[in-house]
Amino acid sequence: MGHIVEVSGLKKRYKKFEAVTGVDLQVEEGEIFGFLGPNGAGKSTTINMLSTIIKPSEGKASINGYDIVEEKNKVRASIGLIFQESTLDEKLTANENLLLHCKFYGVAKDKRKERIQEVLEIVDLTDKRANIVETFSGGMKRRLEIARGLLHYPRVLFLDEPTVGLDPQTRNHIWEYILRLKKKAGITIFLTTHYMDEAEICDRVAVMDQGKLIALDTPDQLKTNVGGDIIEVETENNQAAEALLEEMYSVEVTAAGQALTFQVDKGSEFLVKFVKEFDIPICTVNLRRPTLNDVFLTLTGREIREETVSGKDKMKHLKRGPH
Ligand SMILES: Nc1ncnc2c1ncn2[C@@H]1O[C@H](COP(=O)(O)OP(=O)(O)OP(=O)(O)O)[C@@H](O)[C@H]1O
Repeated sequence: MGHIVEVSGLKKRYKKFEAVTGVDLQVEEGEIFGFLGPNGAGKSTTINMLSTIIKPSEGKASINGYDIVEEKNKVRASIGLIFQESTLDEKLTANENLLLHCKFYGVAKDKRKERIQEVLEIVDLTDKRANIVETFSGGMKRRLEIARGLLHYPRVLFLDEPTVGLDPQTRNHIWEYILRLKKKAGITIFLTTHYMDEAEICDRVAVMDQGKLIALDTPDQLKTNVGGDIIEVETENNQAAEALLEEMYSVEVTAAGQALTFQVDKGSEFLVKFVKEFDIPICTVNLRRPTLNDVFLTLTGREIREETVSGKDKMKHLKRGPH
């Protein structure tokens, strides 16, 4: 038996522009697999190819053993999709939305009531089943979308930026539901995000930039690969300090905002020595373990920051409302 998701040499071209430039990966059954990257990295394009929404220009991929080009219908029956944009019918009740989906996906008539009950329980919306979706908060709509994506018992659930435009508390709740699904036997979760804290929760993370995968591992291993501890320092003269740091300690210094950032092996020992002997006056200094942002920084020389949230996302936020 192969992997639940197998991807090899997958590419997507739009005219001369290559949005995805050759992706290879495998996902194990039951994993939470995350695609981390800034806006425009090619995450949605890859998910759209895997879920048969758009056709690859080159390469192969299979989901649940079915080819994404040759066996589209079998792939569609094997997956649940939760898009960045809501596709719920706002004028219908939660129950009616779910019923419609059961009909589309051919869930047997005598099973529908039981399935709807089951998925509403997973996302804690049982008591809201008869309410019109228009009256739901942004978080409730997302939960209902997750419930809907589960109705036909998919083997793989694709979530494209599942929490974009939601406030931190609602994001935490959505994550509780996603983790609950992981415990449900057999469901594999494949998601895209540009939030570091979300990528941390994944079993494995593929870091994507400019159409290609630049790293793929567990969050811990990705951070270990960065090595050492991170020192962030602000001085009275950062320009001179950068040169002096490189000269004294042979470190590679990155200027990020007001701070200079570099890696050292034994952070606390280094810090004592550094503060004593460094000639340029230090304003602040901070020692920390590497984050996934450092992983991205090390790999690309740039940061994925929450500011990369595009105008498109802000529009989504406005549309969904603050909750
Ligand atoms: N239909 C299209 N025609 C031309 N270019 C496209 C099309 N769809 C996407 N692109 C381009 O492909 C690149 C990857 O886009 P994609 O939406 O996959 O990125 P992403 O990593 O999912 O980012 P986001 O979080 O903003 O959705 C971008 O440069 C985008 O402008």
